Amino acid sequence: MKRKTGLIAALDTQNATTAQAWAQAVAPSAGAVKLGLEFAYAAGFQAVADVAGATPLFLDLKLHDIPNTVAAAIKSLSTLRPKMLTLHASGGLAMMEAARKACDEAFPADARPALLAVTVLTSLDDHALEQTGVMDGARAQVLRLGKLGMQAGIDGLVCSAHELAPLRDTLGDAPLLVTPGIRPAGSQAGDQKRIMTPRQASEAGADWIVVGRPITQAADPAAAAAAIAAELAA
Ligand SMILES: O=c1ccn([C@@H]2O[C@H](COP(=O)(O)O)[C@@H](O)[C@H]2O)c(=O)[nH]1
Repeated sequence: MKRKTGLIAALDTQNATTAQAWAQAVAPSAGAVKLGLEFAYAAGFQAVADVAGATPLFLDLKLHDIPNTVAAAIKSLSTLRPKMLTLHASGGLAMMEAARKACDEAFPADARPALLAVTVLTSLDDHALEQTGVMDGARAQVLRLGKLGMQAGIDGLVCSAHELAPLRDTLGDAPLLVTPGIRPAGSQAGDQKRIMTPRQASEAGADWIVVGRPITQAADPAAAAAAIAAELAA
């Protein structure tokens, strides 16, 4: 059965007015907005809360530090009430366990964000991974880190759409699988290496796709987001 896949719009900008305009443009089509390092560092966390407003917030801070620091950071940002929150799986089992515990302690049970572990960035191909010492390719590394995330009690994973099928085969239906590196047919890959179209990602088993520049750099961001949502619904 085809999985229902939602659209998360990545609002990558330093400007709060621009982010607000994009948030309004994508509102009819996107199930959540993603605000991350660029926006939070430039505009601050009050602006993150203001731009998200009532729209579910994917807070993509990709936490990666020692367990104590990551746990404390999660407690610090709990007032933002994100729907999803990211950390790097390569921070290790103890770090992910500490993050999970911090979420349980810092958020009310009915408002705990889904904790998502970033496995292998979608901008990395096998050659780039070899340069970091990972010699058996993105798929093997994603599976390895995905299993570690599940062991730590993480809710889901960020991966490319290329790893969705092996992850579903290995981990089943339960983990939330979120895929950036999405490019509608004919759009520029830019720095993304492991890419798929919205439809391909949905058919491969994504719960959510994350799309940034194909929407925000389009002449009409609202129309670009609507076209992607229509492709997912088809
Ligand atoms: O592996 C990852 C993890 C996160 N991202 C983020 O998703 C968006 C993608 O933006 P595009 O403009 O559609 O390329 C961006 O905010 C990244 O920080 C990712 O691309 N890959």
